[in-house]
Amino acid sequence: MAELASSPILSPQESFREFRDNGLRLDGSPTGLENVHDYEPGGHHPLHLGDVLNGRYKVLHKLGNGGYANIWLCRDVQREVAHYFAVKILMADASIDDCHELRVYRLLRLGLARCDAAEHLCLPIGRFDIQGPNGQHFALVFPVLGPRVSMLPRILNLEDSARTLRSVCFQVTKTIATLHSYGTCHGDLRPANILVQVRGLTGLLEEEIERALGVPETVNITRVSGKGSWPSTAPHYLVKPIEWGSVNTRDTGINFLTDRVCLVDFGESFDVRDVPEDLGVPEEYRAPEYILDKRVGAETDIWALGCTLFEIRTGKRLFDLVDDDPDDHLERMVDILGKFPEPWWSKTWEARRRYFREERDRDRRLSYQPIRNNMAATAKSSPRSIEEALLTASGYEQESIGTAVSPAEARTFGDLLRRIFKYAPEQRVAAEDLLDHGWFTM
Ligand SMILES: Nc1ncnc2c1ncn2[C@@H]1O[C@H](COP(=O)(O)OP(=O)(O)OP(=O)(O)O)[C@@H](O)[C@H]1O
Repeated sequence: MAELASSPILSPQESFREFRDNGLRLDGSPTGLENVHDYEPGGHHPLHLGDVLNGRYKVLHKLGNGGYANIWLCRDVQREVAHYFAVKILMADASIDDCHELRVYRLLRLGLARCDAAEHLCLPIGRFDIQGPNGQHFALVFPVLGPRVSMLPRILNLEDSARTLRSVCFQVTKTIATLHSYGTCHGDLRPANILVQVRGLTGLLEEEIERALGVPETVNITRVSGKGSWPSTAPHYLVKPIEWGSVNTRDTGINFLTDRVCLVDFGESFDVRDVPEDLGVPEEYRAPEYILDKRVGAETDIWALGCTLFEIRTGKRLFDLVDDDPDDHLERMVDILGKFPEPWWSKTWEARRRYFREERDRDRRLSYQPIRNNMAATAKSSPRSIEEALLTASGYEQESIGTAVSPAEARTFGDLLRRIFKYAPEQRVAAEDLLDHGWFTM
């Protein structure tokens, strides 16, 4: 393993695996699947359903795949009563001692597994290594979780989804408050890193699991040339991840999905006393002081929390960018939250004059006007306040299931979000101080 640890792994947002043709292709749609070209030395560990990992974890289904790992649903065959786990297997190139994935162990060392919010933190239960044809892989064992939080209104089909979504927002805020109280920031907070908790799997037979979660759908891999022996570096098929929207609860009578959530992916987490230079969170969730001054801290987590709460509640991103252009992002911020303070407005944001022009009115007061050029169509519909953004956002497919934000709620939620979206990081509210806000209990 020592030879693998020569250069530090990039964060998921930075990482870019070069496309290398390994002579294999998929015999079907690649949607939702890992890249077949990543089955080569340094890449994914090839495995098939039914394989037993580390003499203990029998692979039953796929839970998901990320930029540099696959996550498998496994049964622990060493236990008499069936227990199920999520086993995350990193690509061999990513399995190095200072990789981001292992930062989660700092949370364990801090004692977060025993804190009040522990049920909302997806922490590893075990770890082992796999030596395979593509190299040595880290495998981390986690509790099994369900779909992303954005699917909640659809899968739970509740009459009052709004109340559930507010409760989920409280769980997330409380968890961030706890992390911060331990001097730790998540660093990549966003709805994609919040999964729904699952219950009722323990003790079920494999056949019951299959009936409930669906028979794994596979897509065969073939050789482009059609001849030669099968490479040991690749499996014979890829497995589509579980479709949580179609889970069958009839046979077992168990509603596997709950209205509780769990934060995952602590690969970008950091100590507030030792902040990183770069922030791992995608552009839409980045705070202005990071974009303009490269400042990182607990406050950048709070900004991301605000974006996350807005998105969980409405199903829509507050700053929905066409591409990841930081200038377009800053423009959206000004549209919704108003003019930046100095020196950001006149000096730091160099492209500002391309987006906003300053004018003096009859009383010689300075005001600013947006210059709409290439983005004219989108910009016209851009909301002018947090309340307007809340009232006009309708990201969930079925508004009929009670996700719309009423004017009264927009006022209360708007008050909470305004405390978060302060441009000056030192004026931004702490997560702890949000917990008794009336919006959570509306
Ligand atoms: N414990 C879990 N239980 C169930 N599903 C999970 C679990 N952890 C991850 N997943 C699923 O796998 C997907 C990818 O996981 P994850 O984001 O951890 O991988 P990654 O390689 O670190 O991805 P990224 O490139 O986004 O950082 C998640 O979006 C989720 O759908």
